[in-house]
Amino acid sequence: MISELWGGNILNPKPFSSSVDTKDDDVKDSSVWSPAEVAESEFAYDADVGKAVGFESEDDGAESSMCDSTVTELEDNDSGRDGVDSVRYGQHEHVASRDPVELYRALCSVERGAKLGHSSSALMEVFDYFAKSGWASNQALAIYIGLSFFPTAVHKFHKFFFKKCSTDVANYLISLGPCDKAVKYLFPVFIEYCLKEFPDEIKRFRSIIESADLTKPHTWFPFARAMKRKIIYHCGPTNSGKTYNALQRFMEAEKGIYCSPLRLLAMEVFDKVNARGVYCSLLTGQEKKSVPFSNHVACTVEMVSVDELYDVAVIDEIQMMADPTRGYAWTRALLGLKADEIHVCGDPSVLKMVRKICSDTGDELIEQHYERFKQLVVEAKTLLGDLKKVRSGDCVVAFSRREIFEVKMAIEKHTNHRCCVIYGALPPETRRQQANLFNDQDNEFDVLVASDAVGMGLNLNIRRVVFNGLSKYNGNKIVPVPASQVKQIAGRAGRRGSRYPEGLTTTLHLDDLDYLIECLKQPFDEVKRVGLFPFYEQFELFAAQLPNITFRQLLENFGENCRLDGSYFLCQHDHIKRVANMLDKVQGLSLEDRFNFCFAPVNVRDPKAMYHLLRFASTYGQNVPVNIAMGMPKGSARNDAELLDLETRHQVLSMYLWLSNHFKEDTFPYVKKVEAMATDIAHLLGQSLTKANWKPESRGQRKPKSEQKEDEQKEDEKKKDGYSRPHSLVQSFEKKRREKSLQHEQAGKIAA
Ligand SMILES: Nc1ncnc2c1ncn2[C@@H]1O[C@H](COP(=O)(O)OP(=O)(O)OP(=O)(O)O)[C@@H](O)[C@H]1O
Ligand SMILES: [Mg+2]
Repeated sequence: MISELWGGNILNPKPFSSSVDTKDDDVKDSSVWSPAEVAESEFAYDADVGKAVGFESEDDGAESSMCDSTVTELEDNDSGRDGVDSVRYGQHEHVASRDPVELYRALCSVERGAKLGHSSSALMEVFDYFAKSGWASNQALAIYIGLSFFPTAVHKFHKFFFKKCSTDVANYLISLGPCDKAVKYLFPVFIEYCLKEFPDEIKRFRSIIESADLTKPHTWFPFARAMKRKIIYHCGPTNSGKTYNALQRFMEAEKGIYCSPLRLLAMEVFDKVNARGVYCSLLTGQEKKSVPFSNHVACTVEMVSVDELYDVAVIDEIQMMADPTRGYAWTRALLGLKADEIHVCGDPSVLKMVRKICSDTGDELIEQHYERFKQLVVEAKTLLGDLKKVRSGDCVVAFSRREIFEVKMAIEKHTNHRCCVIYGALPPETRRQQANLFNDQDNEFDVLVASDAVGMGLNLNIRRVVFNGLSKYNGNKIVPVPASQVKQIAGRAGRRGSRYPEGLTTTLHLDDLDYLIECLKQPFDEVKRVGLFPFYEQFELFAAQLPNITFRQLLENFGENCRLDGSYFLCQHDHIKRVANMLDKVQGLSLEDRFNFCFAPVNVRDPKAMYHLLRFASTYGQNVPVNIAMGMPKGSARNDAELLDLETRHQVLSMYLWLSNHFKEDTFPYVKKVEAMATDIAHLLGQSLTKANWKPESRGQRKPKSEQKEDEQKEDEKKKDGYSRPHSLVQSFEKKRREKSLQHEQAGKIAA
């Protein structure tokens, strides 16, 4: 990232102009040639062929230069090759030690430099190397030569240099060849050249940079800075009472706000707090439930107001500050909340960062450390690959929708257990319905199959967490699940106050057990940087510097040019760029409209959802009330395609509700209707899941019916012998096992 490379240099570009450390005395030294002398010299030392070669001089060598005479003198002394070498050495030493400012001035004052003849190609290589130098392009940022302008600047510098350069300087560079030393020699001269030749470009780029300045984020919230805030860090592992204790203070306060990482958790707190008689409203991107007379609000962290004053604020799962995509929302809440007392709850990974932020903001920090109520116990025997060993109260964790359904099907087919499911694409209402179904003892649904969506803060009646696997697709490739996440998920087992206060965890397969134990033993990684993203106002300022480019290009430019302190990173925004790209051609949207549309919750990999977002934006752009234009399905899903369809429909409705909360009310007027549809679909999804016993499909990758049939036949063949492992895992585990047995075989052979 640019910020890292820049360090503090941008504020102090001076070192570059003096990077060749030359004393004043040296400049006055008579052995250093004057610009005129440099210009007039005709001889060069060809490093490649090891002899002095003559450059073609315009003046035909009529005026003897100091260089000439030096060479002549040495040659006259009959010093032979040694003499030539020492001349070269002497010349190079002089050239190498020249002050770059003085050298630049010398180049400028020359009418016409030496003709380079065939040496120009060697010099050209040096300049090519310079143009490609990442070091040079990054250091040039310090004087506001942007990365995109750098090649042009080098090209012009190269032309200037070739026109003006003297033989000795050319020789010196050629003797160095295309290398870092040559780059470092040229760089300060290049800087002098840029400062003189490109003042407008530098000014322009400087304005861009300054408007993309995300350094010192603690200064962005002057009101919060004017307050004497007390930050209480509830620091500890899962199930240690962090949120519970923070919520006690929240409920006691006159006015309080609870910031949740998930809609579902915000709803849980909303319910809990109201049930205790403390009036509390709910605010998420999609829903606003205003409870009359309430002074408390449970919200999702993205929705937190940094304008309102509160007595007590709670920021739950504070370690999410380091989340690559959403981290900025936690950082903003911590820096900007106007609350006398802020309770942050989380694991110890961001403790040092919070300490640093508090020292920057001047807030008082109180640390409260917690231990887990009951230690989590690892069951070493595992399920030995057999899902028939699943027991009541188990939560089997799988990391893809496909695996979740495969596991559910396998359990329901081979045991008497019934499974509830929780995964990210389900609406919070459905997740809650499934969680309640699982928590409730008076039904047959006693096993939960869930994705990592179950991992944060939720209180479920889980006896044992069984990891179906410990690797997942990260959007690019299959990677091991990070230890911190494994801990979070395993920590769902055995919650205080639940039916199973003593938690167990294990893996489906023996091969995964070591990794599980390793993850649980590992101390929390210390986070070095937390996320930031510009507010609309910051982005608007930046956009004003680049008036003629599209919104997506603006986002890209911002990413390239923004400056950050070493403790922060710019949150990933590829999904925002995808939406921006799609909306580029939509007419009638202001910059702010585009900014808001790009933050709408949409699965960018779902073409149907993207289509609806495009339609919403186009209608909005025409200044026409946006309708939902979507029918309701007749009943619950009968197969996975219908289930996927229900999921997408709910996401579209949810997106509409989100937009209605982020744009003027009259532009999205069908909120009531959409809310009712969303409730119905969440209900249908719940119904569908309880009876789901079909094979899962990938979104948008439905195979033709003939292929599906073939696959089904193959599966049936495999299953004739009884239980078969979930399809998506078979290959990887079989491969691992084969490798292991091969190793054993080889070891056996060697021993024999
Ligand atoms: N002092 C207490 N008295 C009664 N119940 C408590 C107490 N402290 C915590 N609990 C209960 O223990 C369970 C776990 O507590 P809590 O949710 O605060 O844990 P946590 O440390 O925030 O865990 P996580 O990191 O998973 O969010 C909750 O059901 C909570 O209500
Ligand atoms: Mg908690």
